[in-house]
Amino acid sequence: MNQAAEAAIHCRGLCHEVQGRVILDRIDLCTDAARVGVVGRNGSGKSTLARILAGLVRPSAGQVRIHGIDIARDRRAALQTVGLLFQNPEHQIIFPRVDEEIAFGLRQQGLSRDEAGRRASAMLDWFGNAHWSDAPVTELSQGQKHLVCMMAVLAMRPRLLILDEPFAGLDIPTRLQLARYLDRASVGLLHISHDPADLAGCDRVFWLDRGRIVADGPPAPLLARFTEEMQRLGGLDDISDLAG
Ligand SMILES: Nc1ncnc2c1ncn2[C@@H]1O[C@H](COP(=O)(O)OP(=O)(O)OP(=O)(O)O)[C@@H](O)[C@H]1O
Repeated sequence: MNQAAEAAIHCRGLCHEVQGRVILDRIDLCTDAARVGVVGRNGSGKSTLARILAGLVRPSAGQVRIHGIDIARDRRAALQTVGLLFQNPEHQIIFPRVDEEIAFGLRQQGLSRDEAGRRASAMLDWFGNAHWSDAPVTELSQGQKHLVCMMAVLAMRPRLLILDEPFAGLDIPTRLQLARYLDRASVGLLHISHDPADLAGCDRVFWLDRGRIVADGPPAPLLARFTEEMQRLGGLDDISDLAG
């Protein structure tokens, strides 16, 4: 369905401040791996990084290139290149009907109404859900809403799909099914999560802590170190960092 599945992320010296507070601090994240993970605890800056990489937020400094596209500068090319799946489908879904929701991103990419409608139908067919076409989104379960978001993003044929903990709160079969759909789509993935279990299948994982990349490498040793550190922190009584 897609071109070669690689993430092709080249992010150098990325900094982000909000009202004088540093949220991301000199992030270097460069990789051509197909499946990239970013692990970090609550408040470490994961969602901010996801939004910057997807071009939704302009960083205070630094450069982000995805497949050679300068994401902050070239919005039109960014829309063709990067997709983002949010944790909460309610933050993504705008339209009352499934087919309208899927066609929306395609219209944003400049497709005619007819062509967007055709591509939306093809995407529903590909997922075996043609019968959802005129279904009201409000009547879908949370897992089904996640699937609508996934279809809407994949219909845009991004080369990199950023997953900002989209499977949190879903039951195990639903998570496995959605993960299998992503495998079939053969798109480069950047999976962001606080849960090491989500990232075990990645080719390379970056550890984000208080806005900085503190380690990166193959998933098994890195996630083991992360888990050990999270358990150590969990054993402490200090929760002051949650007051952030
Ligand atoms: N628009 C904003 N204005 C002010 N502070 C912000 C803004 N966005 C994020 N932050 C702060 O930046 C820090 C990182 O937030 P972010 O949502 O990126 O972290 P996260 O790792 O995704 O957290 P979680 O796992 O809890 O969702 C937090 O302390 C948050 O309060």
